[in-house]
Amino acid sequence: MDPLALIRETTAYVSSLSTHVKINEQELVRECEDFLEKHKIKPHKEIWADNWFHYCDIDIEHESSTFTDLTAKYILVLDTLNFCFWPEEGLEYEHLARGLKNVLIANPKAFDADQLAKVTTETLHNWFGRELPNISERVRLVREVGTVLLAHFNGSIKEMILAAKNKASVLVDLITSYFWGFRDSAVYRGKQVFFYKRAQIFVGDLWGAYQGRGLGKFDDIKQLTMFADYRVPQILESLKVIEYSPELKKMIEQKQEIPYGSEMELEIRAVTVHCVERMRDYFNKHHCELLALEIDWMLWGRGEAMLDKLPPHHRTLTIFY
Ligand SMILES: Nc1nc2c(c(CN[C@H]3C=C[C@H](O)[C@@H]3O)cn2[C@@H]2O[C@H](COP(=O)(O)O)[C@@H](O)[C@H]2O)c(=O)[nH]1
Repeated sequence: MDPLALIRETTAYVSSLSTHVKINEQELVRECEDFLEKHKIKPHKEIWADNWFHYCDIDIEHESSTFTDLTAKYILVLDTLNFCFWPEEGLEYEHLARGLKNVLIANPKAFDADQLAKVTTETLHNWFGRELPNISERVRLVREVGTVLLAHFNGSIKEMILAAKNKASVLVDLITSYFWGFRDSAVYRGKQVFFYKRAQIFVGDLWGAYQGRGLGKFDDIKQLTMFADYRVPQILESLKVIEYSPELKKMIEQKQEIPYGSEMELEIRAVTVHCVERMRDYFNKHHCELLALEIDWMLWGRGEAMLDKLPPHHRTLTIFY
């Protein structure tokens, strides 16, 4: 089974039936044309390691360095915890990324599988020096990763990555097969819909940190979709590329929680995935080769840069994004 094909197909299906969230075709074209204009003048390419808050010890000029696994260990812990910061006022992804970077610099063995298998609430508090929402789940998810790596991959994330044989679809399948906390799918009107956001962002971060080489080499990276979180729909809705029903818009503006697995939540996520697929197709048709993950990073970065100007994002209590 190809999980990436399932994500594209099932989110397109939800998008075709969606009532609370719609793509505005004219605004999508406007936004794409606007980007193409800017991209012609100044091509946009993000280098993952250029984000100061990321740990990355890859020397891209030396092939042996692209097979070292310390950065891969960092990314695995990062994307095991990369979800649902909004309940803690002021907590951002940057705090997570930077906190883990400092931990690894202080102790390169901190993210070894045997260490992950025995983290406690205290460990995580020491890692970040602050409260994390849903801390008990975060501890459980990190322990799960350490325990499973020890049980099935000799404690080595590098072994799991190499087992995927440079296929993103296979690595997403391995991650979601072995780490149950990454099984980000739901049921929409009786049909299973797949997002696999943290499994996909794990692959995307590997590809970014290793610049498509060594442990970050994936022959099918084009098949990765955007990462269905709460930031990208927020920026797309503010750009009018996607539109919310008046009922949904009111709930979000009032910061009412949108229940996990509700039609509203699934339509926000699925239409966002499908919308970025449509944007990617538009760019490629106009000779602008961009991956869905690169469009995702751009939109996410734009959202981060406008945080104080944007209307609220949707609030769903989850472990998946
Ligand atoms: N779709 C998408 N969602 C992303 C990211 C990232 C990290 N991006 C860095 C990695 C590579 C690039 O270089 C980026 O710099 C975090 N998130 C999600 O956002 C939410 C946190 O938001 P806030 O509360 O504002 O910190 C939370 O759900 C988190 O999982 C992304 O790239 N795409």
